[in-house]
Formats: sequence, structure tokens, C-alpha cells
Amino acid sequence: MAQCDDSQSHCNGLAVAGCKGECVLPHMPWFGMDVGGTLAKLVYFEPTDVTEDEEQQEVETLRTIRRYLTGNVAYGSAGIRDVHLQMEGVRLGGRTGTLHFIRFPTSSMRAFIELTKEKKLATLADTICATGGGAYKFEHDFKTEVNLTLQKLDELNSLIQGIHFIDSLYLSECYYWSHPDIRDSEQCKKLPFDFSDPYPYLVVNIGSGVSILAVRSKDEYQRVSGTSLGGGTFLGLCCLLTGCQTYEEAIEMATHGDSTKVDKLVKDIYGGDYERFNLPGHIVASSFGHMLSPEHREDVTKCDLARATLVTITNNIGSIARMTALNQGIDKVVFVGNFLRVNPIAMKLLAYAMEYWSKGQLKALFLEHEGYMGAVGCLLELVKQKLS
Ligand SMILES: Nc1ncnc2c1ncn2[C@@H]1O[C@H](COP(=O)(O)OP(=O)(O)O)[C@@H](O)[C@H]1O
Ligand SMILES: CC(C)(COP(=O)(O)O)[C@@H](O)C(=O)NCCC(=O)O
Repeated sequence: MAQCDDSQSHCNGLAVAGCKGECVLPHMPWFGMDVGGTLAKLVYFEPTDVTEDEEQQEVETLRTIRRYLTGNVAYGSAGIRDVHLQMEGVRLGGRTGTLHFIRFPTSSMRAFIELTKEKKLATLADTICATGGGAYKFEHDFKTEVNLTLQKLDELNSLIQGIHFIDSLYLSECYYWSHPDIRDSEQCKKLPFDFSDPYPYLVVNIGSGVSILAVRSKDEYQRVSGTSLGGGTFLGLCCLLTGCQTYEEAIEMATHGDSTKVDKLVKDIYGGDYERFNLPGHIVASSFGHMLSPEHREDVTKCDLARATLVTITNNIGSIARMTALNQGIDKVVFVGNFLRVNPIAMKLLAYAMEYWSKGQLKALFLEHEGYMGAVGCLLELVKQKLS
């Protein structure tokens, strides 16, 4: 690969687009960052095709950052690298490398800014690409604290670009749940879905809140709906009702709970099915409907309340997604966002709701890298811009 000896270009000795030497590639390190309402997501591309010459010329700061990110699975008290999502042998901007997926709470953004200061990131780049609301909210802090300019990219555009890129890389990225009836877990299986002919499809991004997009081609999409009752609502209500402290704890409690002790079902009202309108007895007639009675309140556990909160929020999202799909004449619904992280209960509920209420017309689809699509889209844009 071409080497650059242009000392003014800050290209770290790697070939960099736009500098005066023979450069053809953008600055390292390559990051995409999505700073959401709850979690900040960072996707880092580690080149693995580094030649000996390059390695020798790699500046100390870049080496330190690379080793720090790839040599740890936890950063500070709250940052986590999702090692199970790591993707090897990825071709990006003419290079081959590994994609690393890192997340930390947005509430720790100050600590992250401190870290970029400590690791001297600003000596390697003067701009980083960022998406999500935090790209706006923390723009000033990055500028004043570490003299880094955030190039703000639209989160929904990044999301769509990220979905298409990741799906094109990995054969089993997209999957669905077959026989998703939660009452019969034996039958329910996670199976790969061929998403190579995706259009049109609906994306339901379940983050802190929920955004719903209709995607009709690579560049043609609209935000068609949304709801403020999202992942943040689930976690917020769970903390209030159960005293849990973390998302993982909330999910663990929900796994062991029974929502039918909290929710009033059709059979609790009808004594069985409501046959005339085809409402089976087992479906929820009134979320939290049992909680108006003191006897029922005495009978419920915190786990039951966590489960009912999960079921309530999920079913509401499922219902809005279904109506939106119908409205838009779309039959594939892709659910993404970190609300689905370690959350098979919600995924199966969504799959069941889509299938059952549409009489098999709608298909609920999921992606392995569910919460990282925006950050991936952001990384792509960085590389695209630098190469153009
Ligand atoms: N470790 C975690 N901490 C907090 N929330 C989490 C965690 N893992 C999953 N979640 C869920 O994911 C949601 C945030 O999803 P995400 O797609 O990252 O949205 P945002 O971009 O708004 O931060 C939370 O509201 C919560 O329901
Ligand atoms: C404002 C948001 C796009 C922010 O994205 P998030 O951080 O929740 O992923 C999203 O929370 C949202 O679309 N909320 C729902 C607003 C509504 O349609 O009622």
C-alpha cells in the first residue's frame, strides 16, 4: 500500500485521502458513534491487514488506542465490548479488518470525553462522526473539552445504511422466530431469514423511544410513526415498580414472573373466549387490570410486575407496528434497538403478535447486531466521506 511522508497531513503514516503524499485512505482510527437517549454505541474498525512497514510507522497514540480497545472487554466502570458480536474479515474503505462493538450508558458521556482526552484522540483526528441525539447534546462539550468537532449525521439515515451494510456482510444477520407462541417454547425456534430482497420493509427501532420507518429502496424511506412508550419506559417503570437497578436485572425478573397475575385476560372477563369477535381467552384484555383489586395486589411478586411491564410495552409496540405496516401496505417488519438485547421474551411476543393478528400476513424479523445499526451507518459515512 502507498505510504505517505507528508508530515503536515496528520495521516499517521498510513495512506490518507486528501493529503499531499501518495495517500488513498482516511485517517485512523475509524469510529462510528451513536449517542442515544440511554446508551452510547461505538463501532471501531481495527485494520488487520497492517503491513510491517505500516506497523513501524504507526504513531504511538494510534497504537495505544488500538491496543486499549481491542485488549479489553470492559472500559472504566460502565463500558462493555460485545465480543460475541465482533465481525472479522470485514472489507471497508479498501482495508480488511475487524469490527468491534462497544456500548456504555449515555450518562457516562463525560467519562468518555475524559478518556478521549487521556488517550489523546484529538491528536489523531480533529473531527469524529456521530449520530443520535447526543451528537447534538454533547457537541459543545467535545469542542471545549477535547477540541474535537462532532460531525453530526442523521440517526435514522445512519440506521438504514447500517442495516444494509451489516446484512450484506453476514449471512445469518437476519432471523425470525418460528412458532413464536410463548406458551409453547419447545416449538419456538430462531431461524435465519434471507433478507437479500428486502424492499419494502418497515423498521421499528426500539430504543429509549420508538421510531418507525417505511423503507422502499436503498435511499427512499420515511419516518411514518413512533411512540414514546419504548425501551426507556419499560426500564423506567420496572425500576419504579420493582426497585431493580439495571436492565439486566429487569429482564431477569421478567423471565421469572407471571404477567397473568397482573394483567386481566379476556377469560377473566368472559370466563373463556370472546367468540363473536375471535378474541381468545388467553390474550390480555386489560394490561395491569388486576391491580385495582387489593387481593390481586397482595398476590403479585416483583417478578410478576416486571413481566407485566415487559408484556405491556412490547404488545403496545407490536400493535402500533402492525397497524403501521397495514397502513403502508408492507409485510416485513424489522425490529431493532437495544430493547431487544438479551430479550427473547419481547422478540417472541412481537413475532407472535405480528403473525397472529395479521393471520400470517406479517413477518417479524430481527437482526443480530440489533442496537448497533446507527453506529455502523455512521462509520460507513466517515469512510465514504474521507474517500470521496
Ligand atoms: N445495559 C443497558 N442499560 C440500559 N438499557 C439497556 C441496556 N441494554 C438494553 N437496554 C434497553 O435498551 C434501551 C435503549 O436502546 P438503544 O437502542 O440503545 O436506544 P437509545 O439510542 O435511545 O439509547 C433501553 O431503554 C433499555 O430498554
Ligand atoms: C426522539 C427519538 C428519535 C430518539 O431516539 P432514541 O434515542 O430513543 O433511539 C425517539 O425516542 C422517538 O422517536 N420517540 C418517539 C416520539 C414519538 O413519535 O412519539
